[in-house]
Amino acid sequence: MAATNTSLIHRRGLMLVLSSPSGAGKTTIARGLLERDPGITMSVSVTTRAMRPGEAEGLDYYFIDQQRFDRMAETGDLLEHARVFGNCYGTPRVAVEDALGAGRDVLFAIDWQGAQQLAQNARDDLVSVFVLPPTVSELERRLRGRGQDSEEVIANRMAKASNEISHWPEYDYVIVNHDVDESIAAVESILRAERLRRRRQVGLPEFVRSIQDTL
Ligand SMILES: Nc1nc2c(ncn2[C@@H]2O[C@H](COP(=O)(O)OP(=O)(O)O)[C@@H](O)[C@H]2O)c(=O)[nH]1
Ligand SMILES: Nc1ncnc2c1ncn2[C@@H]1O[C@H](COP(=O)(O)OP(=O)(O)O)[C@@H](O)[C@H]1O
Repeated sequence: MAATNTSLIHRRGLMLVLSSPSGAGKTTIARGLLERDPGITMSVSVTTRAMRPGEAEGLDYYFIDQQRFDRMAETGDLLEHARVFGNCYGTPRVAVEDALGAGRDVLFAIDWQGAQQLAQNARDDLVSVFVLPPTVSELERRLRGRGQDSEEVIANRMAKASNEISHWPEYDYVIVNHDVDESIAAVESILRAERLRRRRQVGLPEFVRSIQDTL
């Protein structure tokens, strides 16, 4: 008769993707989740776009030039990459693989193109959440309220919002971001439930067998 042992169970890290039209609040929700949950790590993307006031290198993005971006894309250093609003964005591969390998979950704030690429390569490890704004006027108010983009940039983002939103049916979960705290709590619940999925619990058959052996 074997003693039961919960240490037989290890969890496979998951990839939690947040996408939304620009300004709907995915970065704010991501920050809130990171503060509340020590088990999840943010994937910091590389981008060729200019740094906004208040952003920090290595925290919000790694700001790199086009030549370096192209080289990373060519050599396979990016897990996924896409052109968004005329700039290039990509997810550095090594940081994600290291975190997942260590059993940590990884959070991504990326667009639908990136979510599709992750789904193609690792559907079982992916949990995707689409964040909608409550109204179009509120979306515009939030973009403006951020106070970091020119009128031209804001107009461009509003013009592209419809296309981004059209991808909502490709996501596992959809939330309407009325209240930040409620939205963070909703994503926390999703994360908590997804961590318990049977396929993510490596060693579960051995654990169950050890219980059955002692019965
Ligand atoms: N595919 C992909 N999209 C990204 C990545 N990083 C950011 N994005 C997306 O690029 C778009 C523009 O991001 P950003 O310039 O920070 O503007 P914001 O969304 O208005 O804060 C957003 O839709 C992001 O989700 C990435 O690594 N890969
Ligand atoms: N639920 C909300 N209610 C009011 N303002 C919000 C809400 N969520 C986000 N914001 C604000 O809207 C602006 C855009 O949010 P942000 O997280 O940068 O969006 P995104 O990353 O999707 O572009 C920020 O100024 C943020 O503080």
